[in-house]
Amino acid sequence: MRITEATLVPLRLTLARPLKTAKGTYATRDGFIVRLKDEDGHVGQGEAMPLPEFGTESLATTHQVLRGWLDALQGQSLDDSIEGIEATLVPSPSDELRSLGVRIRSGEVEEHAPAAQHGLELALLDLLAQRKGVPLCWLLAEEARPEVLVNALLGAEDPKALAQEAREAVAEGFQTLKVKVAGRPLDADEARVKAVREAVGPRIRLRLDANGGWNEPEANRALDRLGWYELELVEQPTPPEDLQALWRVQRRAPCIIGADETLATPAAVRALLTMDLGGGPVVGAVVIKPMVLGGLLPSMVVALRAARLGMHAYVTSSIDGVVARAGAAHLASALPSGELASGLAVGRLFADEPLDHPYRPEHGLIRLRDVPGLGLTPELLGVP
Ligand SMILES: O=C(O)CCC(=O)c1ccccc1C(=O)O
Ligand SMILES: [Mg+2]
Repeated sequence: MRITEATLVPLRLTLARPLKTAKGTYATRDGFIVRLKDEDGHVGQGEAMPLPEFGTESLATTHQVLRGWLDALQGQSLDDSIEGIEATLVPSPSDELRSLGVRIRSGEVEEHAPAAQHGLELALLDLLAQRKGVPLCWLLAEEARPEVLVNALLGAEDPKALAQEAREAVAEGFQTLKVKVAGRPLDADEARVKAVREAVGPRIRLRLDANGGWNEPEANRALDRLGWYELELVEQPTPPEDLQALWRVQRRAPCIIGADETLATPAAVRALLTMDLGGGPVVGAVVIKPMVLGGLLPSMVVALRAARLGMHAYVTSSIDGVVARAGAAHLASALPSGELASGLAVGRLFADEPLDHPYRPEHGLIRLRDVPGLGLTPELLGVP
């Protein structure tokens, strides 16, 4: 494929109401749409929506890095294959790969820029899938599933309001609910979790996310108390850096522990996937955030290694836009197991989400259509 036009369009997302996590509160999100045109007139789209608190580069770095890469790509040709995309994106490709890609790095010190990498990779994958006339997920796995289960993310603070939100989500068809915990007294969190469980009954899956907000004794106390309410899993109960604490918490926890913020750096991902503390993997699940891991292809590698070690893997967005969530949905459909719901139902948190787009969850799942690439047009997204 020859890239005849490579453009960067700023994208600002506004949350309908600020989203509170133990890490901080988000009111807006800023990033870019990467748009690549090929010689046949196909347009591939990607999204770079950095979240520095989770290990990505800053917005300024995303901009600077992508600007350089897109300038280098303009007018160049790469092989019509996953290898061509890898050869272009990987910092130092092997000799046999190198000839398939385009050199986009100037050779000076390489920035860690996973959001920029995600944006360019997704645009290239979208373009490649369109050229081959297949849905993007087909590039990732032959056995991709057409449907992706998703969880509702509940946002209310007050137990009564939270219970009402839970009932509404279940009425819409969600079978998995996620509640943010920590950063408040355990009594308050227990009242919230209890209210949700009582509102939806025993069969709905309930997952919690502490965003690293408890220390180890607090996490153990919290799991002792909250485990009573039949939890599917708890994301990142303890601070991200301490793998041994996560391992210990998992050993006595009444449910799966998911490592999320722990995957913020390549070194930590390696440690998580190689460390042998005895008695199986460090934790029961890894949370795959493509924006943090630098794209769908690196995400696939992490998920497959995790699966080989006996860990679950599920995909979540980083509160990003439709294009990134579309890519994440294709990734989720290509993972070895689709049992655990993906965190991709965040569109309703935004004030400016396009009203009708093909990645809106219905009845608790996203259905992937049999159309080439991501199947998203710029018009549909309302970007110039
Ligand atoms: O999982 C979901 O439903 C949404 C994703 C989510 O909660 C999230 C969004 C932005 C930053 C961090 C997280 C997180 O899972 O910790
Ligand atoms: Mg999380």
